[in-house]
Amino acid sequence: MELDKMDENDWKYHGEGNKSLVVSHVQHPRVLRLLKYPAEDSENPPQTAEQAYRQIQNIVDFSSNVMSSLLGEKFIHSGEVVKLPLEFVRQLSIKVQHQRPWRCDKVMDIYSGCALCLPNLTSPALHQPTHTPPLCIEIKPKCGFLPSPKHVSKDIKTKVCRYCMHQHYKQVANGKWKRRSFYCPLDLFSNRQRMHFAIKHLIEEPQNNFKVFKGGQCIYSSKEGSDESPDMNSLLHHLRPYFLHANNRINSHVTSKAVLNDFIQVSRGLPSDSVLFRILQTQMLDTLDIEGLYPLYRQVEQHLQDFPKETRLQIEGPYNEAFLEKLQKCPAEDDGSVEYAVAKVHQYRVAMTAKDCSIMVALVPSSEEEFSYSASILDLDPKPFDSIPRQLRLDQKIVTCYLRTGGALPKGPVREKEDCTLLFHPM
Ligand SMILES: O=P(O)(O)O[C@@H]1[C@@H](OP(=O)(O)O)[C@H](OP(=O)(O)O)[C@H](O)[C@H](OP(=O)(O)O)[C@H]1OP(=O)(O)O
Ligand SMILES: Nc1ncnc2c1ncn2[C@@H]1O[C@H](COP(=O)(O)OP(=O)(O)OP(=O)(O)O)[C@@H](O)[C@H]1O
Repeated sequence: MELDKMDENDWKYHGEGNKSLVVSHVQHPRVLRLLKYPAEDSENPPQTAEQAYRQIQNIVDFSSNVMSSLLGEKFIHSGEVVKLPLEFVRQLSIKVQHQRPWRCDKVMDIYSGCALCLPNLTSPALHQPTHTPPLCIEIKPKCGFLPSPKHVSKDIKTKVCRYCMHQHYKQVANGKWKRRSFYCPLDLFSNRQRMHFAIKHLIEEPQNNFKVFKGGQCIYSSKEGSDESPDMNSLLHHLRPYFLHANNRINSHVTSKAVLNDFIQVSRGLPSDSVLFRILQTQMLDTLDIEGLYPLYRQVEQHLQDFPKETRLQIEGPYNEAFLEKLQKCPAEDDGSVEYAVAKVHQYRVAMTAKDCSIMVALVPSSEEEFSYSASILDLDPKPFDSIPRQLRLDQKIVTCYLRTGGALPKGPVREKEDCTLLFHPM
């Protein structure tokens, strides 16, 4: 990429989350991920260009030195920080502003000129110039295990997973999504039958957990706050050419049900013993639950107040091998030392990242009924140390809301048995 010849017309809006906006190159398989700030800070950026550069470099270091070692190098693309011409960034921001479908309460950072340059995972390199472009499925799986009863104050946390309880809170308390998702992460991280069940539910109500891209374009996703369901017919229309050989035909026509079924079954190729397994293992570094971790967070916080110049503990980085070693060599028992507390906090933060990352599975048609696969993991940013108190408050709100409503929502269907430990589901 020639940084002195950047032209906003070569880039288009690709997507965004809570803290970054992504644009893709119209010809080359790469994206730029730019920081976002609350709109009220747009005139007055909350950090300097040097701090923004450091923040993005921290993301690269955390991904390449810490997460990559825990999740497996082959799934990770950490990218590199780039310093872009400010005029290009300003023009780009104007260009993409009217293409942004949602989340406009935040604006793109136009002051630092810093961005993260990454391969475009929705236009995989293994794409052969065939007639059928690659399909990419993005899944944000969230937390796939239940906490141990030893550390939690409410028994319900050992039966209903955080995602399923959070669904109630999102609808009852903040109306973020209009319909309930019946997806359960414990299904996805389970046997094949439950995995298919999970994907079926993700298709029915994707929220921010499921997207489908075709040839680099997003063809299926939810829109936050919208009353409308995503267009399943349009998805089927896009998928049909990939599943012409589906089993269930009526007068040689492949039924919609068969297309959808084959699409769900494609998940047999999700390398559950590798990418999902590695994510789950990393999530499980949260051994104490937020309730058990919080006193250790307070211990570290107190230590930092007593020794404000202390950098040895690497609370906000640098995210290097020494950081990784600290969390991997955590003593088995709490010996009361600040080293133990810090190691548990580091483990918890790494687990938080693994609970919030996404998987991109690229499916490239290779022959009539076969696909070749590649899986990548994205959004591996470090979670700030001071987000831990917010985690505790959110956990309490979610559990209280769930217990208050008795697991039932004011409207809409109720799952027969609200227990995430249920092992088999009727398809
Ligand atoms: O706390 P959670 O589980 O709601 O996760 C947040 C996500 O919400 P959701 O997946 O919709 O429930 C949230 O996603 P959305 O903004 O809801 O799409 C973010 O990923 C947030 O991370 P960050 O603050 O941007 O680093 C996430 O916050 P962290 O908890 O990872 O800090
Ligand atoms: N390397 C990539 N290739 C293709 N698409 C990408 C890439 N990185 C991000 N995206 C797309 O952009 C979207 C937003 O990116 P990302 O999840 O990193 O944002 P975020 O603000 O960190 O999200 P969150 O809300 O989880 O904090 C992703 O959901 C994905 O669809």
